[in-house]
Amino acid sequence: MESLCFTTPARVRVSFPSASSPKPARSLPPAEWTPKIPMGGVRRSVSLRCTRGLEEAAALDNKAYSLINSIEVREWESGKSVDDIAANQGIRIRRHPTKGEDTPRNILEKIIWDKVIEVSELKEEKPLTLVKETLHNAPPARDFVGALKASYEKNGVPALIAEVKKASPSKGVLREDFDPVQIAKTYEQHGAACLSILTDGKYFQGSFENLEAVRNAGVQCPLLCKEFIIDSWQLYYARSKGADAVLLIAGVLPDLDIKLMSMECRELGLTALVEVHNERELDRVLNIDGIQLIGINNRDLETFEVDNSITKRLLEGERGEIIRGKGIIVVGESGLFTPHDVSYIQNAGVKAVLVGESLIKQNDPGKAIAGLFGKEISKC
Ligand SMILES: O=P(O)(O)OC[C@@H](O)[C@@H](O)c1c[nH]c2ccccc12
Repeated sequence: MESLCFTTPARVRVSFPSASSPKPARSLPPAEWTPKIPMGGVRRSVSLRCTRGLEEAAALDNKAYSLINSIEVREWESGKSVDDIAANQGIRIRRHPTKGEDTPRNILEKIIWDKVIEVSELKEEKPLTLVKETLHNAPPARDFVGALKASYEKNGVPALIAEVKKASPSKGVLREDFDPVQIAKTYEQHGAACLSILTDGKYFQGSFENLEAVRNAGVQCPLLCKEFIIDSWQLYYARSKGADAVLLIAGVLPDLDIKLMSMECRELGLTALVEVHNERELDRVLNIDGIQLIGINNRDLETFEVDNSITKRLLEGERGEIIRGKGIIVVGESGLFTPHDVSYIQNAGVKAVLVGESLIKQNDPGKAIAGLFGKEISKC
């Protein structure tokens, strides 16, 4: 059995991992096979197991390829690594340690390095084909954006995405007696439009079991799977566990990843919440077609500093106009504690807010919602 992997469309590397002394990889000229993007694979380091040779591998092409344009293909053909491409787009977070710089530059980078390893192990355990087989058992995806719009229209204040989060790297444990289902239910009862469920275990003490438990407990609110996504396998996994939306972080993912992943989300019925933190990231995202939901994180994930004026700054002027013109819903994220905070970012133009800490730390996080908005809100 050959194992075939490619790093750029122009070069195909064939290796023989099963042989005791592996034969050297050989390069095939592009004319022999132009690799295309296998759905759900990691594009730049895909390993395809072929039992019947190159033709079968080539047959793994799918419609994702036909939807990306030649500019992006050229990007690949330049032979740059994912980190090079990312750096060109102003992304400072690397996927892997690099030569000469093998300690993470900040906590987000550390999280991403760990996540890359975690996901590769999970994928070994549960390859994409197996995950896909479980998709039909998942409850049908709910309309995340629809729920936000309806709540905003009904309440006249930004729709609430209430976050079920036990701990964070910046604040440590936020709540000792953490019962995700109970918290989700009280959030829903008190008017949350959607819920965000942390699934990262190592840094946020979350889990996919929590996500599944909330989904199976009869909660109606659409659910955002709050995860650090670096591989489209995670999209399928999240959907198979009952997620209705996922987070794509522009500070981590290059444009092509955001394009492809948001496309895959659409095919899966998932809503992509694309998170930005500065003008450059917002401009990149505004250049991508089909994005419906943008989150502006007031917290810098590299330093943990929170500054609500970031939302205001990013929505001012031309950018705000483009967003309104495209009908994109903006979510104000992080560091919201008071009705003043909420009205400040509502005036800046957000129609939804993502709130964790200020609610989860209260005795009854659901009851705390009225305190955050200065009035009771209700679900539609
Ligand atoms: O607890 P806060 O400050 O209300 O923040 C919630 C949410 O915005 C925050 O958890 C968050 C926003 N983007 C993220 C990305 C990863 C992990 C966490 C987050």
